[in-house]
Amino acid sequence: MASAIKAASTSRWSSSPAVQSSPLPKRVAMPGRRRSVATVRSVAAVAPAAPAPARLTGAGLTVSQTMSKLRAQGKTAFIPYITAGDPDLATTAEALRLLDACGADVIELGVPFSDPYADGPVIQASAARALASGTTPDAVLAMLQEVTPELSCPVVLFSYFNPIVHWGLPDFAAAVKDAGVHGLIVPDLPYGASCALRTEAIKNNIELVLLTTPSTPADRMEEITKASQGFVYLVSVNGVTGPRANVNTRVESLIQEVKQVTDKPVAVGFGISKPEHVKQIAEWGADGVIIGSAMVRQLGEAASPKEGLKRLEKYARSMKNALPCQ
Ligand SMILES: O=P(O)(O)OC[C@@H](O)[C@@H](O)c1c[nH]c2ccccc12
Repeated sequence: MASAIKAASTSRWSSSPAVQSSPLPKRVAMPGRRRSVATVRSVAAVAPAAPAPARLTGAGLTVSQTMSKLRAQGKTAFIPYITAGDPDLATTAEALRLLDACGADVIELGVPFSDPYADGPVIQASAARALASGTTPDAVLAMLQEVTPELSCPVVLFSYFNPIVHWGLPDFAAAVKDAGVHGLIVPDLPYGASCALRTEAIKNNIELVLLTTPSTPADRMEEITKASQGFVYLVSVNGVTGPRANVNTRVESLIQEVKQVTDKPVAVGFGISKPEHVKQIAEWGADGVIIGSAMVRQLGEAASPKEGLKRLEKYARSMKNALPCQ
């Protein structure tokens, strides 16, 4: 089972041949290309008017600027992930404001996709709930356009490649920029096939964050670190996303291996769910910790969006406070 996950994971999105030459999965969450004003209005209508934001747009810092600032302060970035539209986009808008207020340094926001094959059961279920509530990529971007001006931290949009291909790379990158997003993570886009999207991203000042895994060969890892922007995403284990009891002890040496070939910040993700995990990873010298499934669970397991937001706040604060020098 574990090795099947490892095989699927590594061949599909760590060092696989160009994804663009392989057939696209059949089930696709179809993005509409035109942003509907109605969608923007309905999000604004359901989401209560935001309280005057305490910290305004982080002086519009990019992801790499944010990471350098934190490094200069000796801090480790706190990077929560949530799925857009779970349970609905109005709640996501509130969750973004809340995570920002809880001290998120960068927020990773996932566009729900019907075939999230790098994700474990928690994020799979979350994507299914988001799709069931009618979330589309352009509704996500319309919501972000409203909310990003209120945030002090940059948002990195997470999407599988298929919806981006359907949207069209140049239009997608331009729409992402219009939404006030600073970065992009596309987990199933192998480095070798990332050039076209990176070109469009650069044109729009979007930083494309690339991933390296424990099974990425050393020479490939070096190329990935050279091309990655914002930070290098170090996947802590081979497999899918989801909380794990302990952090893979190899992470300490993996962080060092990446740092030997690059000065860029390294953020570790996959399986991190407890305060002791983030402490440990910070001690090992990571520049950031990414927490996904455990965040998503706070919203997903709650009886109502209101309760979910409360749980999310409590949990996010506990993880942020576990980091040294906060
Ligand atoms: O859920 P975890 O195990 O905390 O992992 C981070 C993660 O959720 C986020 O970065 C992510 C969500 N889906 C992904 C798919 C591939 C790579 C990364 C991700």
